[in-house]
Amino acid sequence: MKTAIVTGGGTGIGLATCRRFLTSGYRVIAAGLERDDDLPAGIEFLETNVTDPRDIDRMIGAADRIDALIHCAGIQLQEREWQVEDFRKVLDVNLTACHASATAALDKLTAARGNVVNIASMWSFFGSPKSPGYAASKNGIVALTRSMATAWAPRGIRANAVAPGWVLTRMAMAARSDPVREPRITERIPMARWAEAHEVANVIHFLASDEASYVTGVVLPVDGGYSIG
Ligand SMILES: NC(=O)c1ccc[n+]([C@@H]2O[C@H](COP(=O)([O-])OP(=O)(O)OC[C@H]3O[C@@H](n4cnc5c(N)ncnc54)[C@H](O)[C@@H]3O)[C@@H](O)[C@H]2O)c1
Ligand SMILES: O=C(O)C(=O)C[C@H](O)[C@H](O)CO
Repeated sequence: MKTAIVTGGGTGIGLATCRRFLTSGYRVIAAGLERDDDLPAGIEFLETNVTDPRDIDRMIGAADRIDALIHCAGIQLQEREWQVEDFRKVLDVNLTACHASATAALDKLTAARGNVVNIASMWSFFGSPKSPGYAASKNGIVALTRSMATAWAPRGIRANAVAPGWVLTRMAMAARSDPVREPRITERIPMARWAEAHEVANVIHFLASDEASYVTGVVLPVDGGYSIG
């Protein structure tokens, strides 16, 4: 049975991604720190800290085969990221853990001719005065995804990323519920609305599917035009 592992799969975009792969008949492993109460029964939740190498080994060991590995785990600590310890924490979860889980999965990905989808961001293209670690990690995801794509193409592995804009999950809730920021943000989005998590999940699923069999190394914005508006 085709298998997808989704880090950060218990909430938000990760959970929507798990639901999407479940619909396609995959075995789905959601590996993360937290899970929503309404996690569908078909999704296997594995408590996992992606910064802990033993947890990464356990996560990869839980799958007989890996057809899709999606790195959705992410944190943002805002201005605290100007402190080096918090900068490191953000890089560790958002970027280094992406490298760690994909390299640990390499043999299983190769055997299944599987693929990797990483989660970039609008902050992959912009700097962020308020969140320097987050922006650095998401800029880094672009380079890491392209490196994976070029290094692993001979193994039959594709590696791509999505770059979501403003998505209605708890990560963006502080901005969403700020009466000053929210209208300014929405006004800047050409499509004039925020994304639902499933709209990002659909694109992740597309990139991981055979429909995208000749696509590798791309960073696909899913942002209602925010990055080009
Ligand atoms: N919401 C947005 O507007 C938006 C926009 C662009 C990109 N993103 C990215 O999408 C991804 C998912 O975020 P979300 O919006 O669904 O928010 P979210 O907070 O619901 O999801 C983040 C997930 O990461 C998990 N996580 C955090 N630290 C972890 C660790 N050490 N080990 C394992 N899991 C860990 C959390 O438990 C949570 O399930 C993140 O990479 C985020 O940067 C979000
Ligand atoms: O990565 C993004 O594009 C985000 O929207 C993440 C956060 O929600 C945003 O930076 C909140 O300030």
